[in-house]
Amino acid sequence: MASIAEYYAGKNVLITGATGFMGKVLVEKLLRSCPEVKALYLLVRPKAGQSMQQRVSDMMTCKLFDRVREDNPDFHQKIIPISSELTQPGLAISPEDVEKLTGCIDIVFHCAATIRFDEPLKHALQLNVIATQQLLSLAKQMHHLEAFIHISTAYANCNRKHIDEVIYPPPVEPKKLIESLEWMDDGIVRDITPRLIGDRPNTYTYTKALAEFVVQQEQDKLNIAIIRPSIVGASWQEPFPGWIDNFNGPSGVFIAAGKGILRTMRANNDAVADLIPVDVVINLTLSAGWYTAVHKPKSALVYNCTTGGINPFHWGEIGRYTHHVMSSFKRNPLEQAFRRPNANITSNYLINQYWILVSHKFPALIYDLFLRLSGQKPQMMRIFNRLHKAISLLEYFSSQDWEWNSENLNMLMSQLTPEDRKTFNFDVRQLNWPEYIENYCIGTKKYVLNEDMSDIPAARQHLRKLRNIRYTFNTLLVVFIWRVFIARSQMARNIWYFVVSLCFKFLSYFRASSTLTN
Ligand SMILES: CCCCCCCCCCCCCCCCCCCC(=O)SCCNC(=O)CCNC(=O)[C@H](O)C(C)(C)COP(=O)(O)OP(=O)(O)OC[C@H]1O[C@@H](n2cnc3c(N)ncnc32)[C@H](O)[C@@H]1OP(=O)(O)O
Ligand SMILES: NC(=O)C1=CN([C@@H]2O[C@H](COP(=O)(O)OP(=O)(O)OC[C@H]3O[C@@H](n4cnc5c(N)ncnc54)[C@H](OP(=O)(O)O)[C@@H]3O)[C@@H](O)[C@H]2O)C=CC1
Repeated sequence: MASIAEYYAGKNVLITGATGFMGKVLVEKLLRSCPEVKALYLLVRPKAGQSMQQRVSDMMTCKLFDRVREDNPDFHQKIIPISSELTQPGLAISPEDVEKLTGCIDIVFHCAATIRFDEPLKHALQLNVIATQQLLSLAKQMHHLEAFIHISTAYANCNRKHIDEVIYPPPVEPKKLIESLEWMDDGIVRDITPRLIGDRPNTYTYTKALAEFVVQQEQDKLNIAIIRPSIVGASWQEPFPGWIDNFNGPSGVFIAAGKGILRTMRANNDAVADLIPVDVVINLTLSAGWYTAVHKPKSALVYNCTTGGINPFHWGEIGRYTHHVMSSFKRNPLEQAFRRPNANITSNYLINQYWILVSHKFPALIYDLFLRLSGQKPQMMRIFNRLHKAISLLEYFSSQDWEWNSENLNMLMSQLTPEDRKTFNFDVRQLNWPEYIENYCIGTKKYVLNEDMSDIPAARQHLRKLRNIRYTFNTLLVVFIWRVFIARSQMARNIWYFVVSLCFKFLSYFRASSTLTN
């Protein structure tokens, strides 16, 4: 049987979401580990004043592609951007491009989605469900299609505690929902959204569940696999450790903590923190593509791509690793930190609220006062309000526990040759969490914030300055409180005079004894 790289040799691959975090890693890995792949067709939209060609060219100059560039400087010739806006009818693909794609595509990877937790339902439905339906229609017209791989999320069914590798009945028939929302204005949809999403926390997980159902509907006509990653983090090994390019999920939390802004967060100590490195997800995705095309399973196979059941890491353990995160950021500080990094995780709501007041809101007020007095615009309170909004959306996932079955993932691993198991490694048993978290922190500094490692001495100097400011501030605070206190209480004054006179006595005693010995 063909190895994975042999299977992809000569194949035309269609990818949506290629400009996104996971899409980029998928493109890179395909080019690097399957060098004989014929062409990658990327559905891309113009954005922020940049044409789709410009966006794809920029993407290929990114550091992520360094290894591919070394192996094959002409790799860009294999990349064919296709203009597409997924929220438009027919995905806004020109008739010529439709003809080209239906004639040549062998395998589709559907990564595009809105992953925002606060996305209005109509837009989330449009992109995550309707666009998926339209892509499936296009896929059905493809003459040589061998596999359709859909990227979902392990949290699509987060209203359940135990999640098997099956597609659960959808919360509502997608067709009915689409028809009903069509005539409603945005205000009505906003009002009924909480009722519709029910026991799911946001429109993202809700629409991803609907999308799975929509994909399953086509399982008789297409060879389908669904990949369900949990919380996707920086790369573990490939193309180099710690690669990450966004603020989503843990990355934003690490950065906010490293900048000394985030000092407290709520998480359930006993719950699994189900992070999964992006390279693991992509290796599994490519392997599933190969398996689906070669073995053509009778129905859509779901692969839960998680770490909790295999190599668990708990939020409670983060106490240890928080030190790890913090010590990593003390060794390799982020530039222009607001305060020295020092963050705590607690499962207690009231304790968390207390620290929010003392460690977030109070320093923000003082800093904004300082900005106002020095004629600048206050900004810290605004930053904290946004941080609190983001954290409150994440806390649903850090405060609960889920259990995912991974039988299909294990079956797939057993189907791989020893060589493929190394090249497309998705075995997380070897993942060393402290080392991974350390590389993750460094990755956020280097690749998300684009900070230069050579500026670390200046960043350390800045942290020392912050420490001195803190010591001075604390000393002044103690003196101030004490002064207020002794001004009001006779007993405090008596204690104060007693302590001061004791100090003087000791001082004169030591002075006298040192004069005698001389
Ligand atoms: C205290 C202890 C420290 C120890 C570490 C402990 C780690 C705990 C980690 C806990 C994490 C739990 C994570 C659970 C995640 C569950 C994942 C479910 C899995 C999935 O299937 S999907 C993928 C996950 N999706 C997301 O993560 C998206 C979530 N984000 C959003 O929905 C929105 O971004 C959000 C939070 C609503 C905020 O929206 P908004 O205020 O409108 O801001 P923008 O996103 O538009 O960003 C504007 C602008 O700011 C930049 N940005 C964002 N975050 C930060 C940041 N932290 N610091 C600096 N800058 C930030 C962002 O890039 C934008 O910049 P532009 O230039 O692009 O405008
Ligand atoms: N990141 C995570 O933690 C997890 C992600 N997933 C799933 O993985 C997949 C990829 O996620 P990730 O890479 O993190 O997400 P990103 O937000 O980084 O990427 C989303 C991609 O979708 C594209 N896209 C969005 N809207 C449109 C549109 N209207 N037309 C064309 N393209 C569009 C984006 O293109 P553009 O650059 O033009 O905006 C981008 O390429 C998603 O399906 C997500 O649900 C699952 C579990 C966890």
